[in-house]
Amino acid sequence: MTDVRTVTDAAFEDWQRALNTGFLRPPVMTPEQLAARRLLPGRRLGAFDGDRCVATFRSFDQELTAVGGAPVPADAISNVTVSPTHRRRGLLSRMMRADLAAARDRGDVVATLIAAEYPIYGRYGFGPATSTTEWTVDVPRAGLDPRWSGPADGGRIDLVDAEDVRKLGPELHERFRRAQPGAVSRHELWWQTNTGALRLGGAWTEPFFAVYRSAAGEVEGLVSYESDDKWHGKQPQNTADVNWLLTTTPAAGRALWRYLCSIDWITKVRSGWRGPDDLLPLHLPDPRAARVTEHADWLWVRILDVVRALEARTYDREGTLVLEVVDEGGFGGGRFRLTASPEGASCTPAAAEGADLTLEIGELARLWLGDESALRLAALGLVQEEREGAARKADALFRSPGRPWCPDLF
Ligand SMILES: CC(=O)SCCNC(=O)CCNC(=O)[C@H](O)C(C)(C)COP(=O)(O)OP(=O)(O)OC[C@H]1O[C@@H](n2cnc3c(N)ncnc32)[C@H](O)[C@@H]1OP(=O)(O)O
Repeated sequence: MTDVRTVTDAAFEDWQRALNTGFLRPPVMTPEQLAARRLLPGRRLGAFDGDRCVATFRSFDQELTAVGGAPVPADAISNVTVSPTHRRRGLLSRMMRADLAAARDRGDVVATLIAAEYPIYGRYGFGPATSTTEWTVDVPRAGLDPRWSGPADGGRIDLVDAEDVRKLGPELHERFRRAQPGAVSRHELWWQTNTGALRLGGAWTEPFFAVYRSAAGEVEGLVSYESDDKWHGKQPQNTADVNWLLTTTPAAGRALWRYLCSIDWITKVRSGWRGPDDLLPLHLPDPRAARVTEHADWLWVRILDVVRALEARTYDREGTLVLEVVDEGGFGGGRFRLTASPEGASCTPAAAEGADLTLEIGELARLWLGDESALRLAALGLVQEEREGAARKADALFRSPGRPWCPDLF
């Protein structure tokens, strides 16, 4: 019998070996890499067959920004693996059930994860609630004035070192994520591992870092990017690969994208994982120079507490909706009346009322973060209209003007 249990300190190295195996990475790590990995926060579950770890699961405390900016407590799930020798015997299901039940008992409103593959997590009540887009800009086609020499709005761009990023980044990110639905809180280790101060494994290449400051001297944007060294004969053909770019104002976005597209020798800019409504293409005189090179689901959300989730977000309009929420996992199902207005919302059990819409908990997560449309889900047969016009009414309440975005991979 394979035993699922909390991972002790003594079992950590074995657990890490199983994790690397599941992710098809070299199974053995150096003592330094192991020491760094031990620092990662959270609760580690493992499945053990005899004394060998054959499955891994880690979850940690996080905040997810709801529509309107409220942070909701989330159970972030990561490092999910089952060794190929033990696949399809229900080990993931056992670990997931244990973790979600504990999260619900702790009072987390949602669970979150970034899915390695689309078909895995819907069965546990998760829905794809944000998406991500990557563009590749063909710089010579973009029509930009080649004489550009920095922002003309009084702001400035400076190259900075990793140490500066560790000082400036956390506060900038806090401002960013509190204003961006779908964004998540970051542990301070994020800044260490993404600036080379803490090496979790693999090779580290020092990137370039640039900061945008407004005319008033406020830090409003930071970017990390790398470049290859590619020439075609005597023609430079370098690509700037954006690792991450964070901004808190439109001016910072304008300045930093323009900067990246104006670096001498750079003929391509790869944007990295952006929100699907990022303005990058529209910053270019010829937006067609920015080609979508990837578009996919990103953050998956599992609502654990329907009442608190629906009350945590804001609504731009007034309306009521009775939702029949189906939750086979047994955490968040039932019939609820949502009464919403720009002043606030209340959500109450409504077992005796007729439902407007019937939907599974995973589909509710997609609507909750404001991105998906109930009309589209109804057309797909994923939302059932119990009253005519209910899907349109739900869209008027739930959909938000800016799309949710989670820039983090965790
Ligand atoms: C948040 C993250 O960490 S994402 C990373 C996820 N990890 C990986 O992708 C690493 C490689 N894959 C694996 O380690 C494993 O295959 C896992 C973790 C995805 C699945 O583990 P398993 O123990 O095999 O899953 P388990 O046996 O509990 O399966 C439960 C159900 O999900 C289905 N399932 C599991 N994995 C997949 C998949 N990749 N695609 C489609 N269905 C899947 C099973 O068929 C089963 O279906 P059923 O309930 O209808 O019988």
